[in-house]
Amino acid sequence: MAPPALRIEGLSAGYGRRRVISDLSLPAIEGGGVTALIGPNAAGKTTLLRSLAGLVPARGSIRLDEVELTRLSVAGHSARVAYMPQALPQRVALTVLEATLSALMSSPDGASDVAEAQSRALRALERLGISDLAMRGLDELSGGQRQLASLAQSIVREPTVLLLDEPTSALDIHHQLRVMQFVRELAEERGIIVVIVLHDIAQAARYATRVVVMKQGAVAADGPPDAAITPAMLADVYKVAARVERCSHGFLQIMVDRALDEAGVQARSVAPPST
Ligand SMILES: Nc1ncnc2c1ncn2[C@@H]1O[C@H](COP(=O)(O)OP(=O)(O)OP(=O)(O)O)[C@@H](O)[C@H]1O
Repeated sequence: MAPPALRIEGLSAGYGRRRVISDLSLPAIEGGGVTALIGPNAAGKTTLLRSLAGLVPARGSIRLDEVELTRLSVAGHSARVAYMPQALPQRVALTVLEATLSALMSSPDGASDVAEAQSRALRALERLGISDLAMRGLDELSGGQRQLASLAQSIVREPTVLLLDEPTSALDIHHQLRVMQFVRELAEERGIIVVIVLHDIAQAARYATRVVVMKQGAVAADGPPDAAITPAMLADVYKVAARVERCSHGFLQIMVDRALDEAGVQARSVAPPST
């Protein structure tokens, strides 16, 4: 069976009269890979992700195979799309297992019986390496633990489209790598579409199959990591002078030398220590 495909055409979205994204189109995002959405602050990454999740009013077309998502109800959306917001889950008096179960049971295609739901929820926690947190209250967890619990709530529903907004922002380096590796495996195993907002460009380079770079509500670059992440893009979009090189393990490394001012001229920077 062909993998699912998400097609975005002529998409405009914003808040009230404030238009953040104007007439944005992308070549199809196909299942089985991880698409990283990167770009500077306020570029519109979260707004794009939230429009794909049906949480921001949008004009234009977002099609998942033959289904036009902009015409679906909230329930229709949530049967197909899971969205993990940037904000950590509230410190509510639910255990991690209860919160994961409630995410599953509240989705229209949730498990048909309680035993199945419980085993799916436990499996999600296990895959994220947080089985030991199952009976702990969300109100007694650290920030990183709550972020992992939030990720469990999105993956437990086994959606066709998984949208993750900075899912590693509260995690230590070990858990960042584990989560990114897990997300990549999940996309490949289930053939689902994963779109993930990241600030860490090196993580995008290492784990994404495709990188979409946003600048001021538009697409500034789109392609495999080594085509999208270039010194010219980093200077233009992020206003930094940087080098992009492959390390001995074959991963792209981004070495940022200095910030540039708006005109692209070197801004003052700290000199490296003399040797
Ligand atoms: N609820 C809102 N109401 C009005 N304007 C908003 C709202 N949310 C975001 N914006 C504006 O939309 C623009 C894009 O914001 P968005 O959160 O999509 O950017 P982002 O690329 O995700 O940024 P960051 O990397 O800082 O999280 C910003 O100018 C922001 O001020």
